[in-house]
Amino acid sequence: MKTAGVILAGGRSSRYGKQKLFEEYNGAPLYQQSITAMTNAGIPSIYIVTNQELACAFNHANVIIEPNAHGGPLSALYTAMEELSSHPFDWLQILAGDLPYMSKDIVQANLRAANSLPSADIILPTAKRYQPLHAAYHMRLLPRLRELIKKESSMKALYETVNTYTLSFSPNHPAFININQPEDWHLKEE
Ligand SMILES: Nc1nc2c(ncn2[C@@H]2O[C@H](COP(=O)(O)OP(=O)(O)OP(=O)(O)O)[C@@H](O)[C@H]2O)c(=O)[nH]1
Repeated sequence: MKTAGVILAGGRSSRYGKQKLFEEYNGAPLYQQSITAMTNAGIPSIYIVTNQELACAFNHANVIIEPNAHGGPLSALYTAMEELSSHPFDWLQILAGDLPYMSKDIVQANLRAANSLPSADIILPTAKRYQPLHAAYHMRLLPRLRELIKKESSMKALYETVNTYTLSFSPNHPAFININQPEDWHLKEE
């Protein structure tokens, strides 16, 4: 089973007031936390999916550029899956790029589940609510994604209509804290 990592890194950051992905945390830009979590979980091939305007600001070898900027997470997943469909990957592990406390355990649990559930299309972590931006998506979803993109659908429309397996995590797991606005840096209880 071969998995590629895909970091969603083409949002507007309108609530943050400037591009949050490049804010420094732990001596590196914020998006780097998600790359490190994937690497520590043993995923060797990691791609950043973003738009033309931001692309050259990432210090990363593999960048996929969306033809249409700001189409949202489903559109970004579709772009990455289309682009990587000629590669020998079975699964794409997605992560948002705004997760300061992201850790390898979530990714490892997803990979274990994907390995042991041959009929699963999506491994969807749950912590308080469904977490589609921490989920793993099987490459066989590409035709379904093509259909949904034509209808401008959401992630929900995808995970509710395919074979989705949910994985439960503690509601307070810090890996699920994302930064939406500057005040969110105080969300983690020390
Ligand atoms: N590639 C890509 N990533 C996206 C897109 N929309 C959101 N993301 C990423 O998904 C993650 C969560 O994004 P949000 O915080 O929901 O949206 P945002 O646009 O970054 O921020 P707001 O404008 O405040 O909603 C972040 O890592 C974003 O960079 C998109 O259209 N394309």
